[in-house]
Amino acid sequence: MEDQWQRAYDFAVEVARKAGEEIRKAGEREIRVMTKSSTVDLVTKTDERVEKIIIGSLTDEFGEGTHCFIGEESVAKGEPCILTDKPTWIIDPVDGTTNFVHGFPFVAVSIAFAVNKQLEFGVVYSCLEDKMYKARKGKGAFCNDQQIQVSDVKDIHKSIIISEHGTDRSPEKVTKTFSTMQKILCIPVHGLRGSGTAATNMCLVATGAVEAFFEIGIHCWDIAAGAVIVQEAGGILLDVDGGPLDLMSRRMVSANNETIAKRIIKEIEIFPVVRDDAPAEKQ
Ligand SMILES: O=P(O)(O)O[C@H]1[C@H](O)[C@@H](O)[C@H](O)[C@H](O)[C@@H]1O
Ligand SMILES: [Mg+2]
Repeated sequence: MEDQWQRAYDFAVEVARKAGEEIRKAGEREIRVMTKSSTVDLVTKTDERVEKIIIGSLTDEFGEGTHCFIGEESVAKGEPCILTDKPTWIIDPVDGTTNFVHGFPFVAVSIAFAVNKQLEFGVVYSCLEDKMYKARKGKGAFCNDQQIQVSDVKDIHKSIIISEHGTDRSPEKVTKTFSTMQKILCIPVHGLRGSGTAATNMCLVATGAVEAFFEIGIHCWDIAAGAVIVQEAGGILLDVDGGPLDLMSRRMVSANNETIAKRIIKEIEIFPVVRDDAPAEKQ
């Protein structure tokens, strides 16, 4: 029983690499852009194709009906986004679709695996940088097979913090997001950054390049794999109100330690978002 999910973990790394190769090749061709929830929520045929490749490969390997899937593009097409106790893959085929469309060089494949609603492992392949991040519960976090560790900075004044603007441009949300960023910048911190992909941002926390990444409006597929990687690199995950992280709540703070996380949380102006697992009529 001990290493029950090792084969799945190893296979997830293989699949993420294959998906990343597809994304790299697709980036060399003309990209046809479509939109989803808003005119700035972009999607491409590559997002859809790569998700099919990932789910197809996992189904071929583990058998039809044995595992469940929550994939960004399947959910966009009406599949449920409910985490049950069954073995479940949580997939973002192209995290950083806007970056992909514009040739901004941070695009990641994010694959996580949960059993009994607990994350067992996560794989994030930052495919344009060729960096394979992975972590399995209790076994440490790695980037290209080198173990990684969060930064030991406790003084917020010596930190770099990441946040993103997301794809919801409603005035309340934009005002609160910018107000939060202004307050954090003026603490002051060393800098504010953003790579355009939540999965990569979390890996930057895990490697110690930044102290924290927070966002309201992300989805479970953006953060599930990164959550294992941050935790296994010695970091911490919280809700933006300081409570425990709820994968479906669309709110998250990931940080190198509790001191930094709590200091950031003091400044976050929370705005409402619809949960990932809310019934369809509320979406
Ligand atoms: O939609 P994709 O998968 O590209 O991912 C999202 C990013 O991960 C967010 O951090 C970011 O803020 C955006 O919401 C972006 O859409
Ligand atoms: Mg994403």
